[in-house]
Amino acid sequence: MKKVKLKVPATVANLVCGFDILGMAVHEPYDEMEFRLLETPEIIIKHTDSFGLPEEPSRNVAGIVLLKIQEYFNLKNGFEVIIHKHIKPGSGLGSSAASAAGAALGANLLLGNKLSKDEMIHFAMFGEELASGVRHADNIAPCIYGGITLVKSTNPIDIIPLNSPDLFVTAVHPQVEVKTSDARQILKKNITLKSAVEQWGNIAGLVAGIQKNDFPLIGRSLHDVIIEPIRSILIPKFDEIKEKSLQLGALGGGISGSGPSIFMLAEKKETAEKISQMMKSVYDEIEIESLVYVSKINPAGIEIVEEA
Ligand SMILES: Nc1ncnc2c1ncn2[C@@H]1O[C@H](COP(=O)(O)OP(=O)(O)O)[C@@H](O)[C@H]1O
Ligand SMILES: N[C@@H](CCOP(=O)(O)O)C(=O)O
Repeated sequence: MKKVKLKVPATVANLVCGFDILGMAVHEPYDEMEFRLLETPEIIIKHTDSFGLPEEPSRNVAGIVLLKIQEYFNLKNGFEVIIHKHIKPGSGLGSSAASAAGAALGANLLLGNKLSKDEMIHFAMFGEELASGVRHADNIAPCIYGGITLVKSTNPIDIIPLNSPDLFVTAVHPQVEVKTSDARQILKKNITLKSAVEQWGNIAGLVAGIQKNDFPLIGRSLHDVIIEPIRSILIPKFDEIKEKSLQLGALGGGISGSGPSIFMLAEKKETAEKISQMMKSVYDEIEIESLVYVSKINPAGIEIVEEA
């Protein structure tokens, strides 16, 4: 194979209470990535979007992953990647993870499937390290595995793919940028035993709810007493959007990844659409532009669109 085109989905990391360990792939938005195996050892990154991301391989999330794979296999070949990015960087919708996971899968396909899923995650984490300073896998794992994943450990890599409940996901991205690296620096380094116990209960309840398709249990477990109280301060109208979404029938939700996007889960499309209208009008009222997505949990993760 010489060429491959991928559709790489956005991801919602943390799922409210599972900081750095839970994440899910959604259908919208997504990036497109086109890969070509080169006879020469260069890594060429081209962006067709207007986000102004660096194209120098060592400064681009996709580029660093390809450099690490090239080094590991001692390759004489290089790669050309054309990235059509639709997931805005700094959105909290896994923009950096999409490029990192897409690069790992694209290279693996061109090299004849030499890497396992967990090895791809290992390489993709170099991309997350470049973007946020930390090798977290909660966005990458659902891209590679699809659906909802639990990162039991990153060293050694131990990923547990979970069930994909048939739920709608509404996400709003207010146009204020929150870099993951900044949103991590404001977090407290220590937590009390009381809040840890509360959080463990929520995480365990959420995983049980996901596995049993128990939607009320999912709703009761979508609470975060550790991260949300700190990060939500950076997100305009966070409390209002959460409260109004619950009134409209959302099961629950919260900050998507490190923010500023907010996501909500709902059983019915009608509810998800009402929530999306409400989210848009809350931001219109305060003259903050916003992008709203009504989507579903994506059980497949990255999709191969074309191979040649
Ligand atoms: N291919 C890429 N895609 C997205 N972000 C990239 C890419 N290459 C480098 N970056 C950098 O990564 C950071 C965005 O990552 P992050 O803050 O984690 O956003 P998100 O929450 O959307 O993933 C920005 O500083 C951006 O310049
Ligand atoms: N667990 C990470 C997830 C970051 O997700 P992103 O979509 O904002 O990159 C964190 O919460 O910092």
